[in-house]
Amino acid sequence: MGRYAVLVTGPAGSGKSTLCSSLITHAQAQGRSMHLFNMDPAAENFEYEPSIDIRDLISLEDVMDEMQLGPNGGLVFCFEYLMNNLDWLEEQLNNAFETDYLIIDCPGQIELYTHTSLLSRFVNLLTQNFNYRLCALYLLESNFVDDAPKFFAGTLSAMSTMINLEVAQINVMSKMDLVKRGETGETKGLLGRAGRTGKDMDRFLEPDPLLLVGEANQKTNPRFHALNQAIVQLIDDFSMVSFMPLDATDEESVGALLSHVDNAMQYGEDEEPKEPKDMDMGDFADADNEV
Ligand SMILES: Nc1nc2c(ncn2[C@@H]2O[C@H](COP(=O)(O)OP(=O)(O)OP(=O)(O)O)[C@@H](O)[C@H]2O)c(=O)[nH]1
Repeated sequence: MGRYAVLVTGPAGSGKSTLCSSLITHAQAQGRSMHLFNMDPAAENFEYEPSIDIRDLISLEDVMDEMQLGPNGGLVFCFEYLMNNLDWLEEQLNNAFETDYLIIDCPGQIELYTHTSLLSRFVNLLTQNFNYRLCALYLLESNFVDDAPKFFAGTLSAMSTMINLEVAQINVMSKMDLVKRGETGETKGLLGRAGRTGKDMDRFLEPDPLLLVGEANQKTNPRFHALNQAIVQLIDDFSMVSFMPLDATDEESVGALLSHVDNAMQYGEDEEPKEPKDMDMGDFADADNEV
């Protein structure tokens, strides 16, 4: 068996940690073993104890205190520190060698995936030096469909992450149970408030450019209509963004996502086990940070 890693990314509060736990619970029920890798130096509580934890190397609180940095600068510092301490990472990954399947819970500051090369360097390290097959998940909350311009912004951030990381990526629309509640009217969920129904959601899961641009134009100054058109065209031309619906509280929904992830990484397809390559620390530690 090879080694597999799922990178769980997305904006703050999009449901990353909840999904990580749900995936592990689901896998365990199937007799599979998955291990949590916490990449968030500011994380507090986890349902499952992480097998690898960046907080064992560095904590955001210490960095902010000692380096006089704010939370975002501190986070970037923590990632640079990780990439400059690859012997620690190598030891952790080698200790976890028998675990084979890692679920990596990333911080919610999307600048890490879209504006810096830190996460893409980490991805290269896993795939090239440690022979992991990797799949990224990008979570966007269902409340991003409250209006079309907001949805465009979320979609472009998903796209930008996809381009930056250059690995198989599944975009996920999380918290879909809130949509269902809106539909039945039982609860004033986020989508209830926005008046969306399950049917309305289809056009956001598989964006239809014409419908979306019409809605965006209604809400934006005519000066920006050409820009709306250009953005929608971009999303459409590259056919790069569609979303898989997820309700992390529903086992069937989590199972369907896990099947997609397994397929994307060709999980379980036999291959010779590979030993990790000798690491050339210089490749990664000395790279420019482009922050
Ligand atoms: N209704 C509903 N709530 C969810 C779902 N997934 C997560 N949540 C809730 O959303 C909130 C944020 O979830 P987290 O899993 O902590 O989100 P996160 O992306 O890890 O957050 P950060 O680590 O701060 O970036 C919590 O209150 C969760 O209980 C879901 O599928 N449905």
